[in-house]
Amino acid sequence: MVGMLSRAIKKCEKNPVIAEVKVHSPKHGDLLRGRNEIDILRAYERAGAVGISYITESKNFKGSFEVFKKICSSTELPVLRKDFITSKEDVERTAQAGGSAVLLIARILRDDIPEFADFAAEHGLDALIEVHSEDELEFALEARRAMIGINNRDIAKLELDDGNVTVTEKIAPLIPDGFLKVSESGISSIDDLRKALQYTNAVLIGTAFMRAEDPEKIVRVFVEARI
Ligand SMILES: O=P(O)(O)OC[C@@H](O)[C@@H](O)c1c[nH]c2ccccc12
Repeated sequence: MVGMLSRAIKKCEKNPVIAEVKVHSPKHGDLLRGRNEIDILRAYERAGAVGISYITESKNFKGSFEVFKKICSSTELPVLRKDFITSKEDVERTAQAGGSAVLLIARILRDDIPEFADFAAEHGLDALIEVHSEDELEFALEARRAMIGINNRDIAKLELDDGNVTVTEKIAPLIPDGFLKVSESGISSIDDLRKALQYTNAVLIGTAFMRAEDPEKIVRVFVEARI
């Protein structure tokens, strides 16, 4: 394993939950509701999240690279940068900003996945290679060392689908043990959590935590749940 995020997941003794600071989504609109990203980060830290995810894409998710840098400099937890990365410069900027991991979307990078994953590793970053289908998995499995994120939603639909953990149930068994597996998106209950962690090493949750009255409380419930 390369970066801080994969190491943190492997040594995590509770449910490894990557908590996403998600300020806006095409489906639910404003998720920040006047709060400050750093306050959400602190709630996630106090609740025991294994890592933090932040979307820097601005058009559909209202993210910003400046906020990503601020989050990275404000926490000891590993931070994953989520965006529709298409250039190595963007991978390098992620490392320079203090990020620990970068999302590489198999559907976008396709045959370039192994090269981008190696480039990320050379910069000390974990690559979370995201797939939503079996044929996308073919590209991800060409990468020698990486984490594979199974997106339960179809990112091409910009999350307007609900997504559910059946995508994880279908795809995870096709991934060899050498890869760390993360189930992402559409996880909103302990039942979803239990199902996802039967097949993967960690989960990544954003909307359910951002919509909750008390993010610290709900994240702690997911982290501590006996499943
Ligand atoms: O809000 P959810 O359903 O818990 O999903 C979080 C995260 O997986 C989702 O935001 C995401 C997964 N892959 C992405 C790629 C770009 C933007 C966002 C994403």
